[in-house]
Amino acid sequence: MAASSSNLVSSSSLKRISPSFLSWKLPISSAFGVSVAFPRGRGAVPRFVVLAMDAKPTVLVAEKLGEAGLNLLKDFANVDCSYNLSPEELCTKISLCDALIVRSGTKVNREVFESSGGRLKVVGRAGVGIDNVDLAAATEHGCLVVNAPTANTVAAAEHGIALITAMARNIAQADASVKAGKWQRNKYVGVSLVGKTLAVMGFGKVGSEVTRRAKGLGMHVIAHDPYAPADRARAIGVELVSFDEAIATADFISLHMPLTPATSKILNDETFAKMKKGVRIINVARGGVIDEEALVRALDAGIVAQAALDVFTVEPPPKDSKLVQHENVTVTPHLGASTMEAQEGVAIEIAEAVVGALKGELAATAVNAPMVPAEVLTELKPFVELAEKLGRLAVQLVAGGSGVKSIKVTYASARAPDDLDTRLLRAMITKGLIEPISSVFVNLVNADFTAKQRGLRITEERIVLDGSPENPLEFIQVQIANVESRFASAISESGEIKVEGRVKDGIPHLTRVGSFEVDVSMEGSLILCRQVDQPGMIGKVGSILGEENVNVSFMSVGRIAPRKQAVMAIGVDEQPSKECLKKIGDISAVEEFVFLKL
Ligand SMILES: NC(=O)C1=CN([C@@H]2O[C@H](COP(=O)(O)OP(=O)(O)OC[C@H]3O[C@@H](n4cnc5c(N)ncnc54)[C@H](O)[C@@H]3O)[C@@H](O)[C@H]2O)C=CC1
Ligand SMILES: O=C(O)C(=O)COP(=O)(O)O
Repeated sequence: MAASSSNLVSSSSLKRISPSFLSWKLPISSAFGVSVAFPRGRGAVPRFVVLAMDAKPTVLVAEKLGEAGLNLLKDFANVDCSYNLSPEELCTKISLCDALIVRSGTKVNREVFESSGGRLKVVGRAGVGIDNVDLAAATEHGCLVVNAPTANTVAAAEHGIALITAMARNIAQADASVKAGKWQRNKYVGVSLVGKTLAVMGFGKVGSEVTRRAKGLGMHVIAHDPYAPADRARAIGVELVSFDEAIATADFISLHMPLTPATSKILNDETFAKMKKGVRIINVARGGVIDEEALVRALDAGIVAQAALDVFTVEPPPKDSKLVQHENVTVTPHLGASTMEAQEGVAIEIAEAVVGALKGELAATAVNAPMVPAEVLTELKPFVELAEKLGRLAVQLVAGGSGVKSIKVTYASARAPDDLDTRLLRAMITKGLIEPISSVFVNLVNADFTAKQRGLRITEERIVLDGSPENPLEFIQVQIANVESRFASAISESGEIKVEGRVKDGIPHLTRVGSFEVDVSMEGSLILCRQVDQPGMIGKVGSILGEENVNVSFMSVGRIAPRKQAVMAIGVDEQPSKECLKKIGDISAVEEFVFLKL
């Protein structure tokens, strides 16, 4: 048996982990009850579904979306297409909406989430860049953010190539000149692309497609991307180089990275100074990756010969923008994704993601939640239920005023630690721990954040057991340290509240309370009693409950030794009255008891 331990509650654990799936528990409105449900049948994927959803959800579409996507949305939800809303109007409307769909023109900031009053559960970004959505605020509000990352890739790449060629041959300027009645053939002599070096900055989806096309134009392409896999670059026949090498050797620099704190103004006075004189810049990514004032200076100084820009720090840019008006600058109004084909594709991609998320299905394009593969979810299904119930049980055992701070979760499994994904289990334990003692709704999106915010330190420990790794987990143990318990017997020898559970025949079972081994299925509610082990106790408690018409679903007794201390766990379908519980407490052999809702 080997154990490893780590503190897993960190903001980084909320980041995207793999391009897989996300499932989560989703309330359409706080008024509706929710529950985890799992479809039957082989290969069926568990979902977190909305129960008692007696009204259609409402989706606010705040920017123009393709018809096919709108139709998909309308089949499932009330769709409110309100374009050009002011920030105030958006904040007013949002409290009536379960989902919001935007493109790049709407700022989905903290105020929007705060104004939603907890109803907004999905934000769909009909496109790639999510820099206009406050992801931290979304996560804090338990709101899933999904995007449509693939359908506009080719459109953006084609626009990048269009800008490179248009810029190199002065197409826009020459067009305007001819339309103004001029014929300036000498003024608009361009530069050739063949044999020139193009630095693709950001070798992701768009960057790769730009590379393929630029190679077809005979350009020598190098790429800079600190996170791109070298084998993908090799497969496309491109060399990955450092930032400095890329900007120092390129004749053309094309930007294809997301706008993040690390890429903000990545092209600035200092970096322009390192470029080849006469370099040409293309930006189809985000305006904010260039310091626009520095670009004007670089253009004026002749360091940058030309720039072609589809995106701007502020959109639309001010009318008198020196950059936009610069004669060596070609501009388009954020048209990268604007082809008929891309917009239809994006609309379908985002509509499917939003409807899926509203139904509680797996979201393949979740941006602000860890994603768990569907097959992992299927396998972990009963353990997910067990995890939540153990959390729920453990926190109810804490005596009032104790202040829960430190929780240790132990997963015992014959699987190697890398083969067991515990993020979902941790989220469900967190949910179980927090929901009974607060009004906060916890889901996979906000579990780690909520725990951190409430000062809960959740550490996870893995016990690697010998034996067959077929079963993902043998048992889960939840311990709460430094607290008093309402049920002293729940405190283990080492001083923590301890509960442990296993899955038996697909049903979660409580198998340990403190130092006492029990064996009860975790359904309905539970009465835990400590008594002096003696004959007739089960009968006495059973008949008190029977008199009150409380149905007992199971009973189990765990004892230290015959005729010594024993803990009796009694599962009940109905909640016993106070009087009934008092009668149980009054049995002379009963030393303490507690009623817990599972
Ligand atoms: N103008 C428009 O209409 C459109 C703009 N875009 C924008 O294009 C950009 C790229 O989109 P995709 O290729 O789909 O995204 P992607 O996520 O596939 O690729 C982005 C790449 O940038 C890399 N990257 C991150 N930080 C970097 C850094 N500091 N230096 C260099 N590379 C870095 C990442 O590793 C990743 O490979 C995004 O900003 C997106 O918003 C995308 C579609 C349309
Ligand atoms: O997908 C992206 O990142 C884009 O920039 C496209 O923006 P849009 O949807 O056209 O406002």
